[in-house]
Amino acid sequence: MTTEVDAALDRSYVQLDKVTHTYGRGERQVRALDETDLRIDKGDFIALVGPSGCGKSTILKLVTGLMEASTGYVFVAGREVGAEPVRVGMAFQNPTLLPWLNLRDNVMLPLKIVPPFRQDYRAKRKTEFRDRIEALLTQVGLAGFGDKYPWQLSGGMLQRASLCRALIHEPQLLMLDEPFGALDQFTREELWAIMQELWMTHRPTVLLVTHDLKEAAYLANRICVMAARPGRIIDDSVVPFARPRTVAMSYDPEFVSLTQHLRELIVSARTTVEAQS
Ligand SMILES: Nc1ncnc2c1ncn2[C@@H]1O[C@H](COP(=O)(O)OP(=O)(O)OP(=O)(O)O)[C@@H](O)[C@H]1O
Repeated sequence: MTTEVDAALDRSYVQLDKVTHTYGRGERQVRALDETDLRIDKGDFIALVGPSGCGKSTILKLVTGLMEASTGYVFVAGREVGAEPVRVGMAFQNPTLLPWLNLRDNVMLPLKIVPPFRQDYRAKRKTEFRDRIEALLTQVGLAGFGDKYPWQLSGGMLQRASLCRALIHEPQLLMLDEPFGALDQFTREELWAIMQELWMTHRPTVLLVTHDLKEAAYLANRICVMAARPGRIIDDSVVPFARPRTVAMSYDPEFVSLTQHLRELIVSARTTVEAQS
């Protein structure tokens, strides 16, 4: 590794260095990610946007170590992914709570599974963990719902619980793959406010994949626009708006012009792909 890379690692919490990923072999090969560099500072909030199939989820999988890069290097906290477990929290479009557990026990799951909490959970810290869960449930507006089962709750409530579960073990990295995609607009906007508050209080490093440009501009500090065939980052913009952001701000001219700019980039990337095929 060069000194240049070492210096960059001092600053970046997540770093993709000339990373590519190809699925399959031979004629069935799909070049999901062309040579990609990406740096994310500790505690930053990055959104990945782009057309379907441009490699957004592939980047999430590479950063969490669910998959290995075909070429290049992925570093988290200064170490190559896979060298040492990194505490990651995840939330997806489907909240995937276990139906036979109540909300509190669903949120508690990572504490029972992820080391070093697993040992502490068995030994002595059950009460402390319970307090932490109640505090998180309160922060997302679910105080008093700990005893309810998933089937007793709305989609928005389930997604709030899923955010609590993603954060309960104080992850260094939070990966969000379209977590609000299945919610109606009003519930989604409520969840943006909750997500923003959770990020501002816990400050995990967040990588959010979304198709919703307004959501990206509301939540993220930086937005990376991707194009497909092959997947690559074509734009990396800083979001300059002060926090806490509000839905009302999304009607401000600068906010609208940012989302329009992102939209134009994506439309033009899609048009190029269609012209090639
Ligand atoms: N397991 C797999 N095997 C083969 N090809 C795959 C696999 N997973 C993804 N791909 C392909 O790799 C490319 C990138 O996929 P990826 O899921 O990362 O895109 P995405 O931007 O997250 O898409 P979407 O927005 O639709 O979720 C796509 O062309 C996809 O079809």
